[in-house]
Amino acid sequence: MEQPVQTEVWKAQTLQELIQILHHLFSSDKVSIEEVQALMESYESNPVEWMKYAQFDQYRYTRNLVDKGNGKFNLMILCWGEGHGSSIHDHTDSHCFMKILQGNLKETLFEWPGKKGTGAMTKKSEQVWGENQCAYINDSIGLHRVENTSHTESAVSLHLYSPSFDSCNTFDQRTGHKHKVKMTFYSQFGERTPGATAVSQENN
Ligand SMILES: N[C@@H](CS(=O)O)C(=O)O
Ligand SMILES: [Fe+2]
Repeated sequence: MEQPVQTEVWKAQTLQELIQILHHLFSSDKVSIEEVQALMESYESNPVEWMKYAQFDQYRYTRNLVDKGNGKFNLMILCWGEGHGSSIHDHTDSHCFMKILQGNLKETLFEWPGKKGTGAMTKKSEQVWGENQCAYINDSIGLHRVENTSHTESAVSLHLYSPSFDSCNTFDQRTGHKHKVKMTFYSQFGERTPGATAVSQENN
């Protein structure tokens, strides 16, 4: 018989503490998805702690690097202005956790298109995630698009990717055709990335 995996119940009091515990969990060779998700949910968003990473752009959502996870993961804060959203995309065979720090984000799941990639893509489900909730996706679950549908409120989310990656595929909803895009950071550790303006290949 298989032994149930023992996981600890963590409560991260601050963003710093969350990062510390993440380092601890990812230093092991067996990482539990449920444990990481529960830990990320346990952190009660405090804007004072993440403000310096929350750098918005007028036209598109931004990706702001917070921590490189000792080479095991990337932790970043994404800032979504009113109406901003991502293209339908995959996650390059990584685990993806998305915790809401402020506002609401709508996540729409899609099935992978067939090999030929012809025809409209099939929508599987949609869900609105609210403050402090943590969603999880990987390529075997499917593809997704994330949107801040509000016309009055911005949104901020904390994403953990393991292993880290710097390109993904985006998909055309009508044709299913895919397109590889490079992903960049608008800021790193609170400082604007030099020369990272007006990147044409963005996931939005
Ligand atoms: N995976 C996307 C954000 S989201 O739409 O899940 C990114 O890293 O830019
Ligand atoms: Fe995503």
